Amino acid sequence: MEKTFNLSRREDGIAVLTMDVPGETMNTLRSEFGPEISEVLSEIKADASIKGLVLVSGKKDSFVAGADISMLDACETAADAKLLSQQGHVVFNELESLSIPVVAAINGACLGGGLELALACHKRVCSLNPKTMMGVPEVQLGLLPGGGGTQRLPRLVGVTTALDMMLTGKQLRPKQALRMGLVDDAVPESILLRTAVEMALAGKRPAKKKKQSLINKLLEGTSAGRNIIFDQAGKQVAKKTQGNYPAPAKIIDCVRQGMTKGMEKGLEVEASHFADLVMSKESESLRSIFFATTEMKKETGAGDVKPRDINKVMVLGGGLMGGGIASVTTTKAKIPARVKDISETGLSNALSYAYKLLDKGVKRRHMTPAVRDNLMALMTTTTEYKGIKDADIVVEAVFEDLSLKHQMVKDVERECGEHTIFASNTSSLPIGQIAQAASRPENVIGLHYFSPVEKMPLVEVIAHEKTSAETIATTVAFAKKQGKTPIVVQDGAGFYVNRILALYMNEAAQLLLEGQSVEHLDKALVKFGFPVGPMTLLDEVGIDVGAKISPILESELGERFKAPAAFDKLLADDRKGRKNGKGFYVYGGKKKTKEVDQTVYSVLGLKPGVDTEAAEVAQRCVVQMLNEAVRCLEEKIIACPRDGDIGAIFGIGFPPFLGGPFHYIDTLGADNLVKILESYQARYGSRFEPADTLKQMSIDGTRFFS
Ligand SMILES: C[C@@H](O)CC(=O)SCCNC(=O)CCNC(=O)[C@H](O)C(C)(C)COP(=O)(O)OP(=O)(O)OC[C@H]1O[C@@H](n2cnc3c(N)ncnc32)[C@H](O)[C@@H]1OP(=O)(O)O
Repeated sequence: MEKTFNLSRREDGIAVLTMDVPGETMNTLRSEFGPEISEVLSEIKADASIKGLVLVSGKKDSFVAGADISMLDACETAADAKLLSQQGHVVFNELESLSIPVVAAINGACLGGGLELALACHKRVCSLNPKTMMGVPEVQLGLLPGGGGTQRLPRLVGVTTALDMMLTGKQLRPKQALRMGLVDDAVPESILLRTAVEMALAGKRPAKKKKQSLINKLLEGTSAGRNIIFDQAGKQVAKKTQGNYPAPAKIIDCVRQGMTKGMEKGLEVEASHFADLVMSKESESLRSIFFATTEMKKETGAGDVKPRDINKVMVLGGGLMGGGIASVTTTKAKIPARVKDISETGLSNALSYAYKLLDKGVKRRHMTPAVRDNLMALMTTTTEYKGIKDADIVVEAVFEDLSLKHQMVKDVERECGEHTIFASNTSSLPIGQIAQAASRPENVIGLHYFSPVEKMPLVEVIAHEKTSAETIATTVAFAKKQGKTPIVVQDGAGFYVNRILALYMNEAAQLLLEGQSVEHLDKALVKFGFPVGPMTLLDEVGIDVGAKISPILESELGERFKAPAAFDKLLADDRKGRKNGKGFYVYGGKKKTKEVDQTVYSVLGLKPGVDTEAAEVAQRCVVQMLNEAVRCLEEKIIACPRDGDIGAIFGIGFPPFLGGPFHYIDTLGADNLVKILESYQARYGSRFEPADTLKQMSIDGTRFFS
């Protein structure tokens, strides 16, 4: 069998151990490597000519991407998972105990178990390659660093920094890693190996201690101080996770126990907590998201049809969405974008949108001012159709007005090339209706972004019946270059995400009209696992936007989408939400915490205070979303449950620890969900009528995923 580890000896006495998992694009750690690694370490220990060891990756732009997540998926019991962690401890402890200096030369992704491997080396040097990132993202998989990271990291960079890394899963750039002492040097890739060898030849000198402030010395250097850190971290984690994610608290416990009872105890606790987490439902759901998104990275959205190159983009509309779209085009895809708006104000908005984001990067030392300015130069503006003849795609982000969009289709066909794609960012208008104005309908497609564009990872790519496969493939490729996760959905009012969101929001509105308070509603759904509650979301999206979409959905999809008429009173009272400082909450107030605008109740003629059980409130809203998601699958709006899960999680923050609507339905059981829906149907009416597929699944006892 081809080896993963290859040991080569240099004349200067330094041995180079290259890790290169055969047939894989990334190095990942697997238990099957254990015997091979032990054999290599024994060979090194037995060879007195070896004065030092440098560990490198044989992969281009990638060091080690962590433990093989599919290996974790294969664990059938907690004992299986605990053994994996313990095996890692044995190997890493043996590496760390070598009498010769061991230096990790890191180039590319060094994540999870990969960083834990590097931490077991005596020194670390990384390249300045933009692809070099270091971190322990296990928490994003519902796990914790199970290869000794909860013990070595705090001892290297300090408890506070280590907890921040482990609880957020953040990935550090080379200079960030150097500043915090995670690596001993960061050098150009061309001299990475040479620097590592020199480091090894210099011997096992202790790392330079980072300078610490007095307060930090007291906090980190005393058990009382560390307990303050742990207690604070515990409170922050409890608030952030609402108790829905077990991993963060276990991470804190591993560090606390290790720092108070010693590394051996810490490793023992780490292996035990790691095992529990691998077997947890939450981690299983989060790992399924990783596998789904990794699989989606390879999909073109149109089979084996090749996408056309996108070398120039035009964005119509310099507002909030247009500015965001132009910004991710230039800063992420690094493709020139020309923004057209009817007013200079719109154009300056687009430019300042991009500049603010880039300047934040400069302030955080992620980029230099020169890089910022070069990226800004990719964005140009115009109030006329000039300089766009060679645009490969035009993204329209103007008002939800069909006649206006028809005019733009005609303008683009007149002013641009025959191959130019017209992509509409419409959030509700059927693409087929927009394409009616086109003489080349095969070039018309929907490309629906979510706000804020630079943060929300999802885009919906909406093909109408005449959209060509090449247009789909090109648009999907373009979205991926912008750093987006695209799902291809079929044409229909509200497409997928806004359609399932609409019924969820309508149910929240019904609950409000029944006397639930705004804050109770929001707290209930945040407790369930959403990032924000429905009333906060309505304020953020815009009450007026919701009011505009609802009638379109009702006319196209039926009565169940009818929004409560009482909400018209909000618009009559000029309540649009955050955008005009008047909504369900008070804006611009002096208080730091958000306050409900109590006058909203009088506008709606309500007396709040019913505030029933939060779980019941959340369930009524969530089952509406689940039921409509199933209908979207039935109608082939979404191609598969996987896309439905990713769309809901990445588009509206459906709780990731539940895996998405379809994974959650499997967890609940279709029969149980049908019973809940039917009980609500009896109490609140036909809008809770279970989807046919659900009824059938409850009879057949089937699931969406095996
Ligand atoms: C011991 C404990 O501490 C437990 C752990 O270490 S848990 C694992 C922690 N590591 C991670 O969470 C990193 C997961 N990987 C990524 O984030 C990304 O893959 C990347 C940033 C490393 C690279 O991204 P990108 O350049 O976009 O490449 P792909 O995501 O497409 O990945 C390329 C192929 O590598 C496979 N892969 C990557 N990481 C892992 C992993 N940890 N386990 C298993 N497989 C992994 C990925 O599936 C792709 O495989 P394919 O055959 O090309 O489909």
